[in-house]
Amino acid sequence: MPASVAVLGAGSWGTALAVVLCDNGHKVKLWARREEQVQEINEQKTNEAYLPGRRLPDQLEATSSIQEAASTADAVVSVVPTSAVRETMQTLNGVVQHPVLLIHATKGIEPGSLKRVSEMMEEELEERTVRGIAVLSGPSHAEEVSERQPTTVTVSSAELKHQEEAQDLFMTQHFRVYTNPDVIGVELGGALKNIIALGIGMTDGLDYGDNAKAALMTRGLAEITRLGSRLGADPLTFSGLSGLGDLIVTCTSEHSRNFRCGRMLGEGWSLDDVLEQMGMVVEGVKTTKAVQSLAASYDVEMPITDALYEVLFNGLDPKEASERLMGRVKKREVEDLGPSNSTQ
Ligand SMILES: NC(=O)C1=CN([C@@H]2O[C@H](COP(=O)(O)OP(=O)(O)OC[C@H]3O[C@@H](n4cnc5c(N)ncnc54)[C@H](OP(=O)(O)O)[C@@H]3O)[C@@H](O)[C@H]2O)C=CC1
Ligand SMILES: O=C(CO)COP(=O)(O)O
Repeated sequence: MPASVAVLGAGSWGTALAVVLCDNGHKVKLWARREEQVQEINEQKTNEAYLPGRRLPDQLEATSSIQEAASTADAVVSVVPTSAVRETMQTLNGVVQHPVLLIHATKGIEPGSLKRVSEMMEEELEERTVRGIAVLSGPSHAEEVSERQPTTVTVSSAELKHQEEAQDLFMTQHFRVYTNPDVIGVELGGALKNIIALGIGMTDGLDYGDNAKAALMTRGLAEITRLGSRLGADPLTFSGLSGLGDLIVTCTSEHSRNFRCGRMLGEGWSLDDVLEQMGMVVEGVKTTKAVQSLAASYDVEMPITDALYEVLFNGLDPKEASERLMGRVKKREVEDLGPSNSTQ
């Protein structure tokens, strides 16, 4: 049944998800914070800064008023960067007239609090604002979704009825949606793969070959699974779309901002210069900081994350970071992921 849906955040991903929702016949209002962008979307049906060359659906309406977008919505899709989640949720509290299903598609961990996005949302949202929180995640570059190329994702929520509601909202012939009850695993997989994509980009910038990429992807997945299991995720989730699937797409695609950021760092650019040049959010940078602290506080070994932390925040040369990883003490490949997790 068509629903009234507000999409918060008109960057690449918010706009691409708005296209999917329009294709499904929903009444979609896309909230952008800049009036000139709203005018461009409404009058020219383009969003050139974030999805160059794409024609947006005629029925897509943008607004710079979050009140207009969300006050009477049945569902709200939040696609702002991690750094903007708390203030956006606080604003949402003041505008919705009846409790909404909130589906977020943000991939990050908050430095400082070390919280996942749904945890930040739970802290900020009032009971009268939401009836359920879900996450949508998986291998899905906005550039391809907006061209209606075949894409698969996962939605997760504590309650099955909210998983299924989110699945029904988004499922189209081009955009296939699976459900998974493991919110922790789905959120961690989406956030942590960005760290590994930064590392793989660096190997590309250093002119290393495919062996190094496969090594980082595989051992990256091992350390993501190690931390995730410790934090209560189902280890199997990490071999699904929101884990391995998203790791593959982010680590191998020219569309990925995290991959491209890592490659420029490998080529010798400074982090500040790279971020200025990108002009889009690169979530993996702050997530590396958060996850390095998270792993330390849970005493979980994450050597790739540690090495990237040193490159990003302490000036370690990427080549030396690679040498440090290769020179670590001998290990067994397969480890026990149970509570008394040993990595020896
Ligand atoms: N791009 C993709 O393919 C995918 C992205 N994601 C995730 O989606 C999230 C958003 O990424 P994406 O759309 O790609 O990012 P972009 O860099 O393309 O766009 C960021 C958007 O967020 C807006 N924004 C920034 N700060 C604030 C703020 N304080 N309040 C409100 N809006 C703000 C920007 O507005 P303005 O233009 O005014 O600065 C812009 O519309 C990230 O967590 C990302 O990891 C997930 C899957 C796929
Ligand atoms: O999450 C993504 C694809 O699933 C997008 O990754 P980037 O943020 O690196 O572009």
